[in-house]
Amino acid sequence: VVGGEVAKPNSWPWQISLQYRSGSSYYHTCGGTLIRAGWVMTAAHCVDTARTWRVVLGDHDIYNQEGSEQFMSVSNVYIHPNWDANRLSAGNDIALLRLSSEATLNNKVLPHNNNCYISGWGRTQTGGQLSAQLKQAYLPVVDHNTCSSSGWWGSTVKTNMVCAGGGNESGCQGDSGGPLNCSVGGRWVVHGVTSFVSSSGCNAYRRPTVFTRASAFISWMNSLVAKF
Ligand SMILES: C[C@H](NC(=O)[C@H](CCCC[NH3+])NC(=O)C(F)(F)F)C(=O)Nc1ccc(C(F)(F)F)cc1
Repeated sequence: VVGGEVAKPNSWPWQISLQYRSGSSYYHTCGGTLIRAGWVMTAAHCVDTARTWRVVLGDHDIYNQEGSEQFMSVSNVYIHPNWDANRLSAGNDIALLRLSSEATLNNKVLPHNNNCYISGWGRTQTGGQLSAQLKQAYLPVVDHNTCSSSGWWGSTVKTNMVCAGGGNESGCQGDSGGPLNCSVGGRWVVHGVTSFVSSSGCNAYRRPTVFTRASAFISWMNSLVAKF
């Protein structure tokens, strides 16, 4: 996350760290959202390579054990059937991970809203390092008409995406897959899955952070979650 501040520990309890194994260690690569006891929602581009994954719940500092962490292994990866790694702008950048055992949490995904925060351990500036501690930044939603206009993202942004930010604050590499947390009627809902930023810089002018619009994929997610 570029800008914003370090989050209060565990204030985004559905935020997970998706980590891959290399040798005898695990490394943070993406965020995600715990949407059911045994299911995590993340970005397809995070998991379209064959790796050994683990999901860390209740984390704050990804480099230190604070006692609140739960380390879960992943039994299945379900990438959206229309995801194409060579066509990021086509969208469908969403995947579900089935955990090998169940955790406990609840949260919801709902329609459009404005008062949103991105959370994640991603780079704290373009080309910078991951954040050790979970960060958050206020990213107001940019309506589709503005976000898809010339001078902004143009036709790269589709209606099954959500734009948020566009100022000095943004997501950045390592925030992928994590949630766009929006306050609706006094409750937090996960409105988006962090998908992409401009290749010319994370907080580029008039290139808001782009999220997969979770509400556009509810039926696909329900069809999977209900089946297993
Ligand atoms: C460096 C920048 N990285 C990103 O945006 C990566 C996703 C990369 C997926 C492909 N490996 N996502 C992030 O950094 C995220 F944390 F913000 F989500 C990028 O590639 N941006 C980008 C590339 C292509 C397009 C476009 F669709 F227009 F072709 C738009 C943005």
